[in-house]
Amino acid sequence: MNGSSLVARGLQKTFGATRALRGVDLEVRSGEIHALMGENGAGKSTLMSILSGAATPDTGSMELGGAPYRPSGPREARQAGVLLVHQELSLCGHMTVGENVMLGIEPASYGFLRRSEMREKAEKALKAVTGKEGTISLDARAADLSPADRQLVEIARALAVPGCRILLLDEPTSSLAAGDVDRLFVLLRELKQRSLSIVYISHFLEEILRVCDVYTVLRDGQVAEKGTIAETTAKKLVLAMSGNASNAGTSPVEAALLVRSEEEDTEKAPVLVVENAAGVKKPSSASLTVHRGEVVGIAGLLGAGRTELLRMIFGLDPVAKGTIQVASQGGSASPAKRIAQGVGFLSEDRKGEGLLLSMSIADNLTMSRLSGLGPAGFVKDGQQRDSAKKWTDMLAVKMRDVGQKVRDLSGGNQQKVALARLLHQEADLFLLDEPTRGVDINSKTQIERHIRALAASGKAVLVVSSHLPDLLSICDRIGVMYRGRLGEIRPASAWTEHALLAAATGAEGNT
Ligand SMILES: Nc1ncnc2c1ncn2[C@@H]1O[C@H](COP(=O)(O)OP(=O)(O)OP(=O)(O)O)[C@@H](O)[C@H]1O
Repeated sequence: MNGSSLVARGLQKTFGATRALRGVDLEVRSGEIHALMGENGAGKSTLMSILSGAATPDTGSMELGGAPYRPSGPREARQAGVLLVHQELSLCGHMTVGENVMLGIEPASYGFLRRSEMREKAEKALKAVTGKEGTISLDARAADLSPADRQLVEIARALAVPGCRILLLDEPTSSLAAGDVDRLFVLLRELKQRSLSIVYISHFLEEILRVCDVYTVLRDGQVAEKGTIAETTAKKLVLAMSGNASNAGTSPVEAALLVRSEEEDTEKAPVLVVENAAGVKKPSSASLTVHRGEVVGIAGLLGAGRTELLRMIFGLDPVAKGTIQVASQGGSASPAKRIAQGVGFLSEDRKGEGLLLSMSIADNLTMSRLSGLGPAGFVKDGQQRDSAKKWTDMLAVKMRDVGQKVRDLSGGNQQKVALARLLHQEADLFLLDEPTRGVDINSKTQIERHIRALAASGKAVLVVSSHLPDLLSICDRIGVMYRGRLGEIRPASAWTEHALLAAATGAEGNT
């Protein structure tokens, strides 16, 4: 058995009234891939921040290789060999791959960069990640790389740090396509052979079962369970995370939606009609119709133009060619006009376009539809809070109360607030870009059920997702985008995961 590499004992961390960690122990051994699991808000990122020196615990202690470890900041943690690879990638887009890999550890003498040594070291780190030289050019601009390559460069950057021994990966596959996930896993296994320790956060159970050796489950800031992957199952892990099996049944709001659907006439009118539409760059060609009562899914690799298609429909990007009709109205549209037409948009960039982080959950949630919350021009605090509470309860947002600032929520809970806001808006057409990204498995099932319930109540939903099983389970019809072009929309039953992937990678004639 390998020795312990990083040990944490009794870590506690409080943010105001929130006890994010309540006495957490963690033991990571050399040469193991250690899954850190838990529902949104369980404390995973807080623990990673402490391990990587970005935050200090209120109480508790840590040891690295048997010696006390108390990093005063990320720089000290890096020097000690503990490196965090963030979920949201942090490469400098205008710099080259080589410059990014060596950022902060450039070799220099008398204030001058030793350029050839710098290149050599960057090349070595990249080779360790990609398996062979030249797969990713040292001179490429980081901004021009695919998301998968950016992720690999980010890991190369960690490995280039002298003495790197603990790699902390926070949802490393959330922006990767299936083939790239395989490539990452090959790398992780190689790193493990070289006695590196890897702490791996992911909400994808299948990935954890495939690549990890041991696991620690956090629940409400405490260790709920730990053990070896070989001795557990997906079901047991889900139970450990949630603490109960309360994921069955229909929520009251879903039930209301379902009842309403029975009263609606069953005529399926088109809500969105896109004909041969193209944007300035992407998409290059897209045609689709979404009817009342149906969920249409768009698959495709990152960069294929899926997000651009949704943005164009919502009026955020111009239509260069073709037509887009919402509720039988054509012509050009701004987001304000689309909202007035009953369109709701969930952006994949929840921080940039979605949420106002410095405002409260209640304000964020109700800002898109304040009517009905008080007399004209006034918003009644109580009604606003009640309305917000209804949605946050339904999506199980982990928070102190609806007055809490969105900034202080965990990533997955912010995503839930963005979605709750859209549900509150009561749109007729929902455009959802990666609605379950970063969301824990129980909440994901819940959100998928809500999406189905929306359709059952007569709403129209267009959803983009990188996770093919999700698309297959919630959509009535699915189309695949490949290099800017949207292929034929077929019934979900006509697709398999394999066929979707083949179309997304151009392996099948994507007609
Ligand atoms: N800076 C902060 N200020 C206030 N509360 C915070 C802060 N950071 C985290 N929290 C709270 O601490 C708790 C744990 O959050 P953390 O981000 O560690 O969860 P997580 O397990 O990483 O969740 P996710 O899966 O959604 O990323 C949450 O209740 C969160 O709201």
